[in-house]
Amino acid sequence: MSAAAADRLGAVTSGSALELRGVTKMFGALAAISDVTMTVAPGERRAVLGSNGAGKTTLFNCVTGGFLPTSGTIRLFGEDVTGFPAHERIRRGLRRTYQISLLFGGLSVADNVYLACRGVNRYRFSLLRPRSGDPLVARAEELVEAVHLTAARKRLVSELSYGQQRQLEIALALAGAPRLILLDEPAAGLSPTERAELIAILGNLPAHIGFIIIEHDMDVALRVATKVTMMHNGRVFKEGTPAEIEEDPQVQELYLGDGTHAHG
Ligand SMILES: Nc1ncnc2c1ncn2[C@@H]1O[C@H](COP(=O)(O)OP(=O)(O)OP(=O)(O)O)[C@@H](O)[C@H]1O
Repeated sequence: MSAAAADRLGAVTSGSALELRGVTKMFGALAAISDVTMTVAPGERRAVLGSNGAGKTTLFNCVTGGFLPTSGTIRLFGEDVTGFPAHERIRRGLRRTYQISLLFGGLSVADNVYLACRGVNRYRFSLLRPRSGDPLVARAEELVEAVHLTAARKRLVSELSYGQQRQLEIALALAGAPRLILLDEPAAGLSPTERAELIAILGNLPAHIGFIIIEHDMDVALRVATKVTMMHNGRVFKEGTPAEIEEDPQVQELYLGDGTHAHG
């Protein structure tokens, strides 16, 4: 490729929030993900689906900096971050939620969110009380509202329902100035009512904040995503709109047709 062509390509791709090119991660002889290429636009809502062991979590870990890929490149908002540690990616607006809760059980909802706001504003998890007029208090209130927890704002995390705790985790991921959030199975273990709440919360996130959601619950994934990446055996198997993925005969055969594949 000529330098001019490479420049043009760079100009096109630098508009993406996330770009993976040929990303492979080996564990010994096992390729957990293999030659994964995908591009996520700013503000896009992408679902990554696939049966157990398809490579979804490994993909997340490569994007967040938990794992260094064996080969391939990862660009975040146009910048090559392949070798960057996790905190450098967080500085660039990347966040993630985990399947395991990282909340402070002995603190209130409001305090958890306030500390997350403080944490990304230099005082990492400082336990100082908020001062009056602190703008982060107002910001924390907004985030509590965005995840539908205003009525529970004074309650201790340990007193919240499981679904409320998951909602709070989304508020923590929204602290600071996120531009892309990786959501690791946020609907796992939720009741139907809590799932509906989650769908509403994700649907109402500010348009400039994109997310990638790993989800075993197809209903949630296909309702919140505008585009779907289907993985199989560590590779990208299919990409399309939720409707295209749902109607694809190969996807149906591989994944949707067999309910046992849809639950991890
Ligand atoms: N740290 C590791 N060491 C060795 N093998 C691993 C490691 N992490 C993942 N694997 C393997 O890589 C493959 C992909 O795993 P991964 O957890 O990424 O899949 P997944 O799609 O997230 O699955 P699930 O839906 O069950 O969470 C699996 O075969 C898994 O056993």
